[in-house]
Amino acid sequence: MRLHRNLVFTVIDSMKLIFNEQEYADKVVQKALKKDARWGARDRKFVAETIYEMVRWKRLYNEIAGTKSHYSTENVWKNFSVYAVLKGYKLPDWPQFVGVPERRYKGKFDELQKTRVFKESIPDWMDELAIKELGEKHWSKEIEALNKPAEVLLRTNTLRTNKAALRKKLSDEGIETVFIDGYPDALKLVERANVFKTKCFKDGLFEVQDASSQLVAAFLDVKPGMRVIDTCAGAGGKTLHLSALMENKGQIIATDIYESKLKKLKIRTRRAGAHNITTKPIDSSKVIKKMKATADRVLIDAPCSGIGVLKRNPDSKWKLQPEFVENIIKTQAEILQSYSQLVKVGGKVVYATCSILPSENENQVKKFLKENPNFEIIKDKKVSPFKTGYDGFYMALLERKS
Ligand SMILES: C[S@@+](CC[C@H](N)C(=O)[O-])C[C@H]1O[C@@H](n2cnc3c(N)ncnc32)[C@H](O)[C@@H]1O
Repeated sequence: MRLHRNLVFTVIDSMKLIFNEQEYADKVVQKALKKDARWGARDRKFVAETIYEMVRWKRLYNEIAGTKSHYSTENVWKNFSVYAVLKGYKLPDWPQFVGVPERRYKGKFDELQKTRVFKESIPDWMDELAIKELGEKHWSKEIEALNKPAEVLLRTNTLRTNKAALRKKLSDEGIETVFIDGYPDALKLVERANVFKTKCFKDGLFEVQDASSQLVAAFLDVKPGMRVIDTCAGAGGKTLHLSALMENKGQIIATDIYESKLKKLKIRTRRAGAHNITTKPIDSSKVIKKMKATADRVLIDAPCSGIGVLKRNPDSKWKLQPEFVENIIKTQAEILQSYSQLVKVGGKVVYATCSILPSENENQVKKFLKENPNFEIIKDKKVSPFKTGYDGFYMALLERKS
């Protein structure tokens, strides 16, 4: 395997943006892929995968290369040389690779496999917290799965097409997909491709959405004609799914504290042909008060640590802080308490997170049920990255009895 100069330089520049300028890895990858229109599928694959791999394995590579951070260009090149050696690339005779100790890197890699924080490339605090919450055996399996690159999953927009027809149309555009058992609207890409460029995307025939995330809206047991409030709608991944499950009938009110996210949701709504969604920014406590006991169904897709989606966002390993997790647990409890009051008696609420930590999930629900005896739990589901190969999620379906 050969290394190509302009692709490698793009990776090096991208690493500096992620670690020096604190830009999000997914945004940096998108930007990097736009750099040269002549790049083919293999070039694009190399750029995207290498950036994600270097972010994912930062701590391991730092330890092998003896770099403490990515901040200097020299250190980024050292970490890249570790990546290239471990991946089996033949190092070209560029000045940046002079004196790379290939055998020492490989020896150090083997030695570090004995220590989980290096082997799995995670911060100490995250390892300690997850062991306390899940136990060492369970966490070891989950973090191993979370370090595998995410596959690209699509959700068929059943307002516009069906899964088989979409698969055929994508194939006509050169994109091969497969169905996956247990996920009624999902298509999995056989090979990574830029699906946003396709006519199918522009025509609103699908959304990119992980398989686990596709389980959440379905968990809420919505029916056409209902009044549904999606309280933490963000840019609307699950709102759009709710709209499709409701066959465009009834009413969905999508709220969030960030209006900018709801604006993105509006654009997606138009593309998807979803006509039953209205957006409402939460800019004062009145917004919530006014909607008390008015909904048949309420979705609380709560803000969370995102530890279940490290596959997709490996930079979270380095950006997330323990204080953030502590605070978000408090916010989740407040949100669950306040937004659950929007449901009518006899109505249902889903509380969901993309975390695998019990303190953000079942423990929140237990505490809520203790303090709110007028709610009962119908069912809950823990989606394990290790067992499914997809993102980690939690969802609980609650019913208001009185
Ligand atoms: C997990 S994300 C939602 C993802 C979204 N439902 C989707 O499927 O694409 C959580 C959302 O909660 C929003 N949020 C945070 N605090 C909130 C609050 N107090 N009330 C409502 N939304 C909040 C965040 O802005 C973020 O968009």
